[in-house]
Amino acid sequence: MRMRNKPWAEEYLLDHDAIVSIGDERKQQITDWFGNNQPIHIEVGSGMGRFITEMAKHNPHINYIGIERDKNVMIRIVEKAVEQNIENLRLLTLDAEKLPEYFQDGEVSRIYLNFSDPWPKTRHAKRRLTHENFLKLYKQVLAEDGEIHFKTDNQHLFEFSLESMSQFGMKLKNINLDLHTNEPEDNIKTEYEEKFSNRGFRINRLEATFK
Ligand SMILES: C[S@@+](CC[C@H](N)C(=O)[O-])C[C@H]1O[C@@H](n2cnc3c(N)ncnc32)[C@H](O)[C@@H]1O
Repeated sequence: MRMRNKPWAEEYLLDHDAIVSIGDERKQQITDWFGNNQPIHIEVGSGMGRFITEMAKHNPHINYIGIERDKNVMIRIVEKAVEQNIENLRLLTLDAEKLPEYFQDGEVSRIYLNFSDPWPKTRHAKRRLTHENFLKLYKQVLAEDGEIHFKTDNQHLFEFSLESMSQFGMKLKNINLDLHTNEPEDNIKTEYEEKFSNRGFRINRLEATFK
């Protein structure tokens, strides 16, 4: 997702530092950031933030952290979080490569990957968020029984991810090749999900664990 560069983006995010952190290293305990020790679910690549904001509103017993590396995009999530005053949502401007610098080992209970950039060229495969280099990082920050939930309209990325995850020794479950036929009631459509589903693309989904 490309957004026009907003020179005031960093200033805006710093003005909302109670809910959004723009540092690479964490400055406080996550329990202090939320004021409680509820389970932590994160979304990597939150884009405009509909998914993470709606999940947080529907599940107040979970603490959600939306991770988005683009500050210009992050502004849109912060706006939603502020307008709707969502208490169990925090935001992090961070590249997924740096997850272990921010989270402690085993601290996260679930990772959502929604409509991750497909990076179709083979020479860019390492940038795909389901490449084994990223799986290693997820394994480090996820609890032993933690789960990854992944959705994409992109057939090639889905096939790549099935291979990458199974070669990594992950267990895959609830694989769905057409999520919107008999769509589960609790499915929250991301902005990309709605756009590509409306264009007739099938939506793929899977859940994966490292144990
Ligand atoms: C195609 S968009 C999908 C956005 C949203 N999840 C949705 O489904 O509507 C992918 C988003 O992931 C972000 N992203 C890509 N690679 C990332 C990385 N390594 N770390 C953090 N965010 C990343 C991009 O900036 C972009 O906003």
